[in-house]
Amino acid sequence: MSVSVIIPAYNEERTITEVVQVVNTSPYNQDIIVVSDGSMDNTTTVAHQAGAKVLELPENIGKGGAMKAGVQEAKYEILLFLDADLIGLRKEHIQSLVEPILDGNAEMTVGVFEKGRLATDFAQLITPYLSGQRAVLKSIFLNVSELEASRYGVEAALTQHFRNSTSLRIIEVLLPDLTHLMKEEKLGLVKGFKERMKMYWEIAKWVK
Ligand SMILES: O=c1ccn([C@@H]2O[C@H](COP(=O)(O)OP(=O)(O)O)[C@@H](O)[C@H]2O)c(=O)[nH]1
Ligand SMILES: O=C(O)[C@@H](COP(=O)(O)O)O[C@H]1O[C@H](CO)[C@@H](O)[C@H](O)[C@H]1O
Repeated sequence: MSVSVIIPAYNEERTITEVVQVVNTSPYNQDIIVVSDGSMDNTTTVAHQAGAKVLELPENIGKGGAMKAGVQEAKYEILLFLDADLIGLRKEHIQSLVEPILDGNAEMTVGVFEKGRLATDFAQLITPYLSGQRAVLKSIFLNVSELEASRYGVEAALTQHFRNSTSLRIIEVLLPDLTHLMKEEKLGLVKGFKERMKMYWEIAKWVK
């Protein structure tokens, strides 16, 4: 039962330690790879101190490219992607995401926040296919075209890849009491909102 955990992180020094520490408590044989996507803060140092292997990209290439770079270092066939800004992660969340893949019941799981915070629950209720929490088989992930170009469109591109195939199965799993920091909380209202609009634009290009 081996899992490669990939955590793309762009300036996430506030939250990355807790995420890595919780992943460390999960029952799998795992390699934990934090991909610091051109971070300008101490993400690399704190992730390393928390016990992750850190891949430090010299400049920011966007989430899709960061995930692919992490996958290229991954040892195992089952991949678990987690965002670096999660608040309230527990090992049970990790198990809920990984078990359906281990049991052969799906080729990808998508985690949906529940009872975390109203705003983040609501976002995932209406667009569960955007969630950054997911487990997937490496061979399938690497078949998705234009991962590098996708940036925040990566989850939409992945989901689309599954929808285009009759043989690939997705299972949605609920992740109780989990939330994440919203862009406005990380960057302030104005910059956060601008980044949100940019993200929606990047996603829109991959929703077909
Ligand atoms: O250029 C980027 C933008 C984001 N991220 C990471 O991707 C995850 C999801 O991004 P973000 O938190 O901005 O998305 P939100 O949850 O606000 O939609 C986080 O771990 C980010 O640090 C990244 O690696 N590169
Ligand atoms: O759920 C959403 O609408 C967005 C934005 O979340 P917030 O409004 O910042 O809580 O969050 C996700 O979307 C991105 C694109 O798919 C993912 O990369 C993030 O991991 C995910 O949190």
